[in-house]
Formats: sequence, C-alpha cells, structure tokens
Amino acid sequence: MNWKVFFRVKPVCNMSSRLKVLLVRNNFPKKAIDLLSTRFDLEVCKMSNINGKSVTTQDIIDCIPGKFALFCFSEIDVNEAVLKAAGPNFKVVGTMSVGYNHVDLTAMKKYGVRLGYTPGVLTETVAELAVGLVIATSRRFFEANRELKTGGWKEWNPTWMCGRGISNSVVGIIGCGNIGTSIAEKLSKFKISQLLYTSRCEKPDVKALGGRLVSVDVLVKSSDFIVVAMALNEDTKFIVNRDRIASMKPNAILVNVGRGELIDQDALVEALQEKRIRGAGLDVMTPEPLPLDHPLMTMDNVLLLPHIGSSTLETEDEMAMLTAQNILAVLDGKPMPCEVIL
Ligand SMILES: O=C(O)C(=O)CO
Repeated sequence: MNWKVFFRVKPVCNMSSRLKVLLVRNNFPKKAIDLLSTRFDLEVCKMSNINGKSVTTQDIIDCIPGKFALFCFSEIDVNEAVLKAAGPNFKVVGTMSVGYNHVDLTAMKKYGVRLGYTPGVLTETVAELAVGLVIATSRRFFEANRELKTGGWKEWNPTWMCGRGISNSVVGIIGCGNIGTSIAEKLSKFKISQLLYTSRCEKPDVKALGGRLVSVDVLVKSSDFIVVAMALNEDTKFIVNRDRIASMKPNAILVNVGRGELIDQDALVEALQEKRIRGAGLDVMTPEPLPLDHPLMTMDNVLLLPHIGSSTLETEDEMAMLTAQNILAVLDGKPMPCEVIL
C-alpha cells in the first residue's frame, strides 16, 4: 500500500464545502492526486471484501452518493445503478484508460454525466507490448525460459525450441486506430512480406508503410501474425469468432492487446488444444483475472500477461494526470482535454 498517498486523501467525514471526488484505489500516481487535491476533497472507496481483487459495484454505490466525480479505471463497471446512486451533484467519470467499454454510455447520457478518458498517452506503451508479445510468442521465450530453469536444457539441439521468425511473414492488424497504427509502424520494420489491416476507412499512415486495407475475413485467412488492437463495443464483440479462428493458417499466431471479448475465447482454446493454429499471446482475456484452472493456463503455445499493456511508470503517471485534468476541466466548465462525446 502506498501510505503517502493514502494519508494525503481526506477522510470521508471532512465537513468542508469543497466538492468531492471518489477514488476507486488508494494508490493512484501521486502527482495526479496532488493536483486533484488542490481543488477537491478526495475519498477512497471502501472495499467490502478486503481480499477481493478490487472494489465492487456495490462498494461504489455505497460510497458515491453526493460526489462530484469518480476517478476509476477499466475494471470498474460504471452502470446505471452507480449513476443513480450518485445523485444530482455527480458530473463526471474520469477513467484512467483508453477503453471505455466498462461505462454504460446510454446511462451516462441519461444522467447528464460527462466521461473523460486517456487516449494518446498510452499508444506507444501498448504498441511496444504488442510487439513484445509477437516476438515472445513466436520465439517461445517463456517456454524456453521455463525449460532452462527446470533443467530441460541439456545441450544445444538444432530442432529444440524452434519458433518462427517475423521476417517474410504476413502481418495483419485488426483495428488501426492510434495503437494499431503504431504496431503496424513497428512491425513493418521487421522485413515482413505483407502488411494487412482492417479499419473503417483507409489509413494514409499505414498505406504509406505498404499496408493494405482488407476485410476481417481476408485478414484472418491470410496472416501469419494477427494482432487485435481495437476498442470493444457492440459491433466488435467476438470480431474474432469461431469461423474466423477456423479459417486461420495452421502457423498463425494470434495476439490480443484490446479486450478479451473481442475474441471467442472458447473457440480459441479449442483451436490451440487441437494445434489448429500455432499459438496465442494475450494481454487481455475473459474473465480478468483468469481463473488459475482455466485451460489457457496450462498450454505451452499460449503466453498470457495480466493486462499490463499500459504498465510503465511514465505512462501510468501520464494517464493519471490526464484523468485528473479531465475532472478539473468539468469543475472549471471547460472542455476536457480528452472527452468521450456522448
Ligand atoms: O487503457 C486501457 O483501456 C487499457 O486497457 C490499458 O491497458
């Protein structure tokens, strides 16, 4: 626990007339908390289950009445019940994330609550992780590391721990927003044979790299590396569905840095178990955290990371600052630096 941050946050019983912000954790980066506390009283949401992974929706409902803002992140479900409990003083949700699929946009609109988010500042960090997953999965870093540490490394062997290179391969990026474009830029430096991407419209930056805009069906069928980097919404849920997984090349590697629900995970598990595709590198999955007895946990051809796409100290600081600035902008009646227009 970050006690410095914890003690700076004012207690619930503070009687000042300043507006209040509810924080869903007690260890958001210090600079952002300092900035917010110049203008607000801050309260950390109480957790009913201290062994739980995070605050629950009920914890938020219990603590949110009378607050002006909620400072949260992508695991926190901001639904109609939360907005209803908040009451008329509640004006803004600041999510420390680029994704906002955890927020009920219809209810936000109904209650007149604005939504700030943090695009841009995490683009490079998530793109770097995606490239890392591509390399680590295809070259079997984690399997090889485990073998080394458990005595499996007996001698150099020409066929042992062979992976697959990226050069001369077809790379497909599903979703070419900022993050997808940055992944395309990075992977295009690997002397690949083709760069394919999907997007609502042609992306000049990706076209300039030699990228070809194709349908999702064509991309999944043709790519050796498929990287999913899109936002989750009603239109994109299960975009990598059972049929599309079935159409992938036997040597395909699927990487996901978007959201778990973009992929039909049960169909992916089957394809991996039956070795119908080569492997998967997942920073996001369903559910999160993944239960320890989930079949994905035991597969050698799967590399799992605990949703750390944006997890560098610099990026988390910037995301927290931007979240604080979004909330402050609403207090000052100004446009937010990054607002989701509802
Ligand atoms: O910002 C987000 O939406 C994330 O998931 C960070 O990895």
